[in-house]
Amino acid sequence: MGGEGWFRRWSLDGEWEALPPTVRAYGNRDLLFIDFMASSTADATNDKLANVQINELSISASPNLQKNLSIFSPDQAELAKMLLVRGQSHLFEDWPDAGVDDDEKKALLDQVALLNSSYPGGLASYIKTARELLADSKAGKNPFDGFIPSVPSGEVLTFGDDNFIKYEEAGVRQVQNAAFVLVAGGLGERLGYNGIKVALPMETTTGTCFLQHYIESILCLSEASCRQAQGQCQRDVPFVIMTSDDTHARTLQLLESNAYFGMKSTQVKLLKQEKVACLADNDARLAIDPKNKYRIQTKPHGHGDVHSLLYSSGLLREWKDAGLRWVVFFQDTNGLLFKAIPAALGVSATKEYHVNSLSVPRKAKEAIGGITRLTHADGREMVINVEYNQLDPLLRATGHPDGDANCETGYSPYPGNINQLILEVGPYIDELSKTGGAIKEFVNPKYKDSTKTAFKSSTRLECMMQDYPKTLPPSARVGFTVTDPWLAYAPVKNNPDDASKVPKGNPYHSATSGETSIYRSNSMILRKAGVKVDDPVSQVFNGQEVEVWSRVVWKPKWAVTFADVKRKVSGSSSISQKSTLVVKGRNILIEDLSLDGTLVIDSVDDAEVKVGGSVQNNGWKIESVDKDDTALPEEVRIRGFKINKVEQLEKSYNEPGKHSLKP
Ligand SMILES: O=c1ccn([C@@H]2O[C@H](COP(=O)(O)OP(=O)(O)O[C@H]3OC[C@@H](O)[C@H](O)[C@H]3O)[C@@H](O)[C@H]2O)c(=O)[nH]1
Ligand SMILES: [Mg+2]
Repeated sequence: MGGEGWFRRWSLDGEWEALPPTVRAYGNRDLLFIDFMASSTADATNDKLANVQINELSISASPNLQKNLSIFSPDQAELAKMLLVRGQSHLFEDWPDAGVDDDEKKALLDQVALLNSSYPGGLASYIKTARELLADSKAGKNPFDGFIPSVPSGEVLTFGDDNFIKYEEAGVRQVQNAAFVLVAGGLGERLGYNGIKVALPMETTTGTCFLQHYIESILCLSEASCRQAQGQCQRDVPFVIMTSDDTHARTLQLLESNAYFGMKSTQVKLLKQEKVACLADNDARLAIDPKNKYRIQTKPHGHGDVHSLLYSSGLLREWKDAGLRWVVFFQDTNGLLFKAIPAALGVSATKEYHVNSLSVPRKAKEAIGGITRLTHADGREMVINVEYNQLDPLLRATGHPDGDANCETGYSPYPGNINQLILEVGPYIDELSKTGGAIKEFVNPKYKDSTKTAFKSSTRLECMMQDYPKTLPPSARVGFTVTDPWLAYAPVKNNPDDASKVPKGNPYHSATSGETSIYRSNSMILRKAGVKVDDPVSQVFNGQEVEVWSRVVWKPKWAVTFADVKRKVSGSSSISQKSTLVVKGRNILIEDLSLDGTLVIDSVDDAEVKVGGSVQNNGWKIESVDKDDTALPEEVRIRGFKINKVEQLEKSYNEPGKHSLKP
């Protein structure tokens, strides 16, 4: 920095930074900041300025804070000074004298203490990074500047072939060495549902919620893993849920009121992420809460927080010491994810991937990130997720005039990131020991106008869990695994109005598609196992045209891998399109069954039930509902249909031993 003008920031270590114009001089024992006119950098570093009584200065920059210092503990006073040094004097600007609102003033400092301790490097580091990122954003700097995108190659799986089965088996073996981590701190504003997303029914045939399905899948996979190891298992597979203030209490309540869905309560750990401070302007002045002038406004920091939480909680270290090898991350509403987890774990183990991200073929413009190889002129190279809002501009800027477009396969050439990551514990902990779990952040301010000087509303720094590989050395083994489009991804993110506007042929990512995709996937899997399942019919719910397949649902207890399904299905069976099949018990063997209607079958674990013959009844019907009918519960309205349970054959076998159902 040089030339004539106002120089606003100087620290004793000689670093230049931009600061707000209101403050004349402030500092502490380590840092001195001065506002002064100078004609060159040399003048600016004039020694005589160093003689200033630094401590006095910092406080005198804010007379209102000075008048209130006596109400604070020494720690609080230090934090307040730190804020002044970091250009945050506006926080104290309107303060009345001591004696008025003292509790509120202390509460602000308590909040500052929390914001400070929950961010790697503290608030000072947050403000510093924010200034840098805001300056880059204002200058229109492209985060991928100098990088050329190309299509990376990964392990492509085809459901049900020998390779898939081999990976599944290898993956199941690894489950006893894995920990599972669900990021569920997001409220899902886009969905327009008021509850927590993990409590939503994954499908309404049985009404099982996402969290129950996840927990049962983990338990069953870990049992299968133990069986493979001939019972040589000492531990319960750990399950961590990252929550936030928006979801924590309700997640805990859901677990407690359902006896943790069969898990030991000690096996489940909730880690709550804190929000981060909002930023009011390009100088990274912290935004005051519009509802309370003694609070800083906060917003979520993104799912990337999961890394620093796993690190700072000590869990990672504990897992490493216990000999665990893998951490499997997943998101809140994907009813299909466990169909691909065993095979993906198998890929991780076989290929010795430090990072393995699971992906599906991606339609251009689909709101999922694209896995991309980025190559820099200086030799740097990485395979990384490019988030969906960045892929199109990046492609256009690097010689692809059509931007984010489908290729001859009908899909984007860039595989779609589904944010299901498998990290190897050893390299993961090594990396986090260096970074403290801090993930590369970004800022996305909405500017008032093209001068980019003011924001429409406050912004904040954000980070994404899939950006973890960005700091890894080139030696890191980063790979990805692609599965069939119908197998592994059916998130519930979009409300009916937004979903109905999704380009034709692209997945809706709605409650409607989330549920119908589960029936499709289960039907396709039964087909691969030799069952004759009728073709689907096309129907429109909430303005979305979807394929309606037979409603086939099974509990993880019945099958967690394709090998399980194949073992339990034999002979020649058929299921008509209008049918519903619900399989709940462990040893239910489907043999020469002809189903045209609804069959619900359950059994105790040590019973074996052969199910065959012909089942015919009026069954359960999918019926449209009006999404605006407020008499219906929200979780029904967001799907646009309900299940009318007209008639069924329901059988439960509660005695051990062999049974058979042959109507
Ligand atoms: O602060 C947060 C934000 C989000 N989350 C959780 O992170 C998960 C993903 O959040 P969102 O659904 O908002 O994610 P997005 O749809 O924006 O994109 C994400 O999923 C699709 C992928 O292809 C994208 O690359 C990924 O970023 C959810 O489980 C959510 O609960 C947090 O735990 N904390
Ligand atoms: Mg999001």
